[in-house]
Amino acid sequence: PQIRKMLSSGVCTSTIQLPGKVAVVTGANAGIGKETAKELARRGARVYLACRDVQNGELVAREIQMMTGNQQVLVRKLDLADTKSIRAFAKRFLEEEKHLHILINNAGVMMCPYSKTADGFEMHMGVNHLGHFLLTHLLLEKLEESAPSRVVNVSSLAHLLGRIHFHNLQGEKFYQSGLAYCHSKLANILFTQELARRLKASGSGVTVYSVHPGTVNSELVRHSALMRWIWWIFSFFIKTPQQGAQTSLYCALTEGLEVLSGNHFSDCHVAWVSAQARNETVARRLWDVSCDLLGIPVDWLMMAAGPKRSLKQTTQHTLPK
Ligand SMILES: NC(=O)C1=CN([C@@H]2O[C@H](COP(=O)(O)OP(=O)(O)OC[C@H]3O[C@@H](n4cnc5c(N)ncnc54)[C@H](OP(=O)(O)O)[C@@H]3O)[C@@H](O)[C@H]2O)C=CC1
Ligand SMILES: CC1=C(/C=C/C(C)=C/C=C/C(C)=C/C=O)C(C)(C)CCC1
Repeated sequence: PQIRKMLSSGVCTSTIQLPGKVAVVTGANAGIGKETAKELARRGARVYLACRDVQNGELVAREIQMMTGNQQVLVRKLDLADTKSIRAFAKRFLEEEKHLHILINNAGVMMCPYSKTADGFEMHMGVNHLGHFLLTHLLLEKLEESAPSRVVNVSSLAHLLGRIHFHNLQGEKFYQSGLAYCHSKLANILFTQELARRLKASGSGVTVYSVHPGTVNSELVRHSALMRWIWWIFSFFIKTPQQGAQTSLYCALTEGLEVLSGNHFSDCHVAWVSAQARNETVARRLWDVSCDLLGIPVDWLMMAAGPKRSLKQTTQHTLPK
């Protein structure tokens, strides 16, 4: 019980209710994302489940509606491994919603065999970092119009082993699936910090947080027999998805957290991050490279308050074939 308690601490104690608020949760059909979406729905928000498998998403939406009594749980197609899908999701969302108060960038893949997204990005970097980077870019104007609003990026303690190898960002020179995951989770934290810095400088009412949810019993380990085995052995000790959702909920809901924008959280507390994750030069360069790969202007944040950004895909990126 002591080990279990140690590994499963951190509870979001906010009692805030969310009628009239709008939230988007990526990867909301399973694991931590599903529990995060359920709790936001329970508090009365209109919640968009952004899922790559819409059929499965609809089943989860029905389940959440039944459990919470909130009918405003909607499913929208989002495949973070395809920038066309991300743009289509954003286009439809911007057309149908006036507000966005909470964006939870939760979806993730871990330890997949070497593979590439539709746009040629290495899968971990493409889905976990670049996909959410583009999604946030496309939704930022709506978040600003709805301020105070928040972005939560679900990262991991695994960022400790991560490095941003700019000469091998797509894993073409060398690739190890576990490390590729760690690199992408480091990118989540660097993105959070750089976004927070830019949002503060622009006087925006949008704040952003990165999160380690804990070690959680979920489908994340599906690609690794070893990890599935470890998870199975320790399944009694590790967090349930509901416990894993607590820190994301804490960052999305806790009043007065705005001053801590850019910080990393674990077990509902500010948490230490590696030296790599505090390197502003790397964060700035990763921002620029991400924009270049996605074909979006590096100063998109400054432009958010200005003329409407185009949702059309551009082709400036400089990926190796
Ligand atoms: N579990 C853990 O111990 C830890 C988890 N995390 C992080 O928590 C987050 C949630 O993971 P967890 O709930 O554990 O894992 P799950 O595998 O249970 O959930 C991951 C979710 O991401 C979705 N997803 C994967 N690829 C894509 C894609 N291309 N487009 C859209 N959605 C996609 C999955 O959809 P589908 O069901 O269709 O595959 C699923 O809904 C991840 O970011 C992970 O890195 C961090 C630290 C530890
Ligand atoms: C050895 C060991 C464990 C293994 C932990 C591992 C392997 C954690 C990996 C975390 C990851 C991959 C997070 C994802 O982002 C447990 C289960 C805590 C139980 C105590 C002993």
